[in-house]
Amino acid sequence: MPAEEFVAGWISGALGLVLGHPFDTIKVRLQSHSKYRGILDCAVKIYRHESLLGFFKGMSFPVASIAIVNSVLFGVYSNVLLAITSTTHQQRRAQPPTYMDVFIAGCVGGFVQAYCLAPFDLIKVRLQNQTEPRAQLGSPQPQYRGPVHCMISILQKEGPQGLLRGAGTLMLRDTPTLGIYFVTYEWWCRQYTPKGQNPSSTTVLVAGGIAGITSWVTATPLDVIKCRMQMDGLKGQVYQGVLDCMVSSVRQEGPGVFFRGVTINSARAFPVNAVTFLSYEYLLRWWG
Ligand SMILES: C[N+](C)(C)CCCC[C@H](N)C(=O)O
Repeated sequence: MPAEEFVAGWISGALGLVLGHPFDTIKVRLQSHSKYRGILDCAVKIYRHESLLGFFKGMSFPVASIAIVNSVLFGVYSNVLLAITSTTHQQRRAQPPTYMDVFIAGCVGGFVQAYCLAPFDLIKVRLQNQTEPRAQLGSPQPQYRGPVHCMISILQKEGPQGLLRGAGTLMLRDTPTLGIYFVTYEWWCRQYTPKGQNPSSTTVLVAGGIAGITSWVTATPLDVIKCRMQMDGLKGQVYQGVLDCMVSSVRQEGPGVFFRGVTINSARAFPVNAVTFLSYEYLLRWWG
């Protein structure tokens, strides 16, 4: 099993992640509360209340962990393609796989990575939703002191299965949308690259950015639900399941709720995935 794809996925995931984290914090806040008027209002409030550090809450953990998750995604994707088309990454430019093969490999990658991502994503969302400013003498203590403390508290209060809260919704969100992600990337690259050649850096950047936006736009409805399922359980259980969460969210806030955070998701997705794909492609070319 070729391992370079895993390493390239790890490094490129980490680079993309740091760049996108401030966008991600705003998104999680917008999706979880109704008290903000929009992206700008949310950003200004975070800055005033919590300083620049507020945007980077909960980042250290994802940098280490989600980078691993990205490595699982790209590694599984590439190895599934190898299994079904018998071509390595290097051979695929000359013998491109069909879009169906790409879609299947993306879905399998998405399915596997969802379960690796679930506990890390849960901890990230819980930490990002703590609105207290950084601990100062005399100020109220936030519930979780950091990722490890958050993990231990979840284990104690919600049991081991608590760490997988939202995992099913995450899997539903990521399986099809990561299929879409890789198909969009491949499609864009092929449109702008002469047959048999490697795509240029600009093509890779734009293809990665567009793939990120397309997959995030399609993933946003279930992203909102996932976020709510993850916050559930903190103060007693509110939702009976995914469907119940969907129905009660729509009843209370209208169908627009499914697109809460879509603009910020897209704004974040472009740079993150442009950098992720560019570094991934270049690392593999460099090693190959
Ligand atoms: C499938 N879905 C759109 C949910 C995720 C796509 C993940 C791509 C990248 N790691 C990122 O964080 O943007």
